This record gives sequence, C-alpha cells and structure tokens, in this order.
Amino acid sequence: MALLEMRDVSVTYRTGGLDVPAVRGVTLSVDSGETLGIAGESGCGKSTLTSTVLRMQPKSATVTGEVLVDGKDVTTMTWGKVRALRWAQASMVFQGAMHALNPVQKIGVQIAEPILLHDKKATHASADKRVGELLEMVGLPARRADAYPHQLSGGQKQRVMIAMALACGPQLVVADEPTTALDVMVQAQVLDLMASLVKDLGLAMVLISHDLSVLSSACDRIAVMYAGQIVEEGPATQVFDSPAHPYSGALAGAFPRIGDARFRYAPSGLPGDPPFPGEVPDGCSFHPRCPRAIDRCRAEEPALLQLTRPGADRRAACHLAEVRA
Ligand SMILES: Nc1ncnc2c1ncn2[C@@H]1O[C@H](COP(=O)(O)OP(=O)(O)OP(=O)(O)O)[C@@H](O)[C@H]1O
Repeated sequence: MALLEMRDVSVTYRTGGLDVPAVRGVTLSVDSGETLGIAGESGCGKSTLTSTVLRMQPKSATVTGEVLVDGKDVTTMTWGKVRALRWAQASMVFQGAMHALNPVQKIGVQIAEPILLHDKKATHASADKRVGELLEMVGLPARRADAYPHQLSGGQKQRVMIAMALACGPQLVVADEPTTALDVMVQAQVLDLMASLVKDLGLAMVLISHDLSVLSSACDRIAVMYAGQIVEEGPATQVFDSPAHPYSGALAGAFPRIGDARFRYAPSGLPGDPPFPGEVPDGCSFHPRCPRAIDRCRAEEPALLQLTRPGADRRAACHLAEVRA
C-alpha cells in the first residue's frame, strides 16, 4: 500500500466573494523509499496540494477528495488525530530555512522541542542524545546543538530543518522548495542528503520545486502540475529526458544543463504566464502558450491517460501525446 495516496483532490479558496480553484482533481501516490517530485511554475498549485497532507491549508480553503496517509484520510480525521500525525507520521521541511529558525534559541533546543512534545517518555537527557544523533544523520557534528542559527551557514540551517523534520521518526516528509535559497553546490549537497535519507530510512518523500532539472536528479518520479492539475506523471528521467507534455518539455528546456544538447534549442524561457485559477481557458489549460496547439486543444480538455510508448509507465494529459484512451 502506498504511504501517501491522494484521490481526486481538489482545493478551492474562497476569497473576496470569489471561488479560486487552486487544485483540480489530483490523483497520485508515493511509496516508502520513494521520492515524488512536484514541478510547475509559481501559482500552479504545488504548495496548496501538499498543504493538505498535514491539513495545513488555510481556513478559506475547501478540500474535496481523499488524502490518505498510511491508509487514513487526513481530510476527515479529528483534529486530535491530525495533531498526533504531524511530526510523528508525517512532517514538513519548509522553504527559507534562514527565517524559519528562532534566532534567539540554540538549535539543539529547537530540534528537541517536537521530541519532548510528542514522545511522552522522552526526558531532556534522552532528547539531547537524539538531537546529537539527528545532527550527525544530516552531516553536522553533534556539538553544533549549542550553536545559534546565526552561527550556521544557509546549507547548515537547511540541514537543521531536515533534522527537525526527522526528529519524531516520520514515515513521510514533504519538502517545499527546500533548496531554493541555497547556492548551486550547497543545493546539490542537501538534495543528495535527502535522497540518501529516503533510501536509508525507507521514507516516502514529496519534493516540490519549480526546477525540473533539480527534481530529475533527486526524485524517482515526477508529477508536473499546470493550472491546478497534473499534466504529466512518470519516472523522473523519462519525464525530463523525453517529456510527453509540451509543458514538461518547456520546463525541462527552461533550466538547461551545461553539456545538454537541448541547450542549443532551449528557449530563454516559457513565454506568458499560467492562467489565474478561475480564468482557466476551455479545452487544454496550456493551449494559449503551447506551440503545438491544434483546434482540438482549444475545444476539448484532455484527460490524464497512460502513455502507449513501449516501456512507458507514464500518464500525460495531451491530445498530441500517444496516450491510451
Ligand atoms: N490563501 C489563499 N487564498 C486565495 N488564493 C490562494 C491562497 N493561497 C494560494 N492561492 C492561489 O492559489 C494558486 C496556487 O497557489 P500555490 O501557492 O499553491 O502555487 P505554487 O505552485 O505552490 O506556487 P509557488 O511556487 O509560488 O509557491 C495561486 O493562484 C495562488 O494565488
């Protein structure tokens, strides 16, 4: 059974008398020992979708569908059960570690906090021991527990955030743009660390990024979101190297790698912007920006269907992809 399973999840914000359908009918799953990347430009609904895993969406949001963590639906469980699930079963690494840590508290105290809160048997001594183990697990010396956040580099702070997310031994970790604020070398180190933790601890991880090249190296599978929907989903290298949806192709081309043949052909960026939720055009939501759009794309919304390419374990929502109807 998948550790995280989302079935037909939609999220609508009610704001200024308007309904804003930020996520529309998403179905996906993540197994233990697997990293799923969620890609897409700003505003495509990545954070809104993953906020439902720990039921962290704002009060103005209505969620429909099922969000099953280890088989239990987070959308309908009592708040007591949601609180017990957070940290212990599922936790989150937020973007911008620089600002998430309390500047006047030693990092050891901050990592120990969820341990003391969730483990009724934990003592200060046992929590301190666990903090040392966690710091070493993320590649920092145990004695850094005595450091204040300002004494750490950006990459070290992000490692602390990962240690904190792992403090109560969760099976599922959601990381929202965990490396965006870091330079490229440190970003690669933090992503390597996360990949090894997934394999060593058997975690299920959801990694959000607008950068498909980052996800292609760090994830097993990738789901590409556009205008609140998944438009392509499949093995990371297949989605990045031979995208079936023109939007995935544009995202892959928007972040060229040195030495990549695609670099010569890649546009400097994708023209235009994603539609605002509620103003999604008829037909395929990507058609106004799609260089390959045909009349059918303007008239008929494509379903997310299995690809027919040999060996492809992939879904795409595009009339021009070879999909199984
Ligand atoms: N609290 C809210 N109230 C109303 N609309 C919201 C709220 N939060 C997000 N939205 C809208 O929902 C849509 C999806 O936003 P979301 O933040 O989930 O996208 P994203 O892909 O995670 O973007 P980013 O990469 O910038 O975080 C956007 O149009 C956004 O303006």
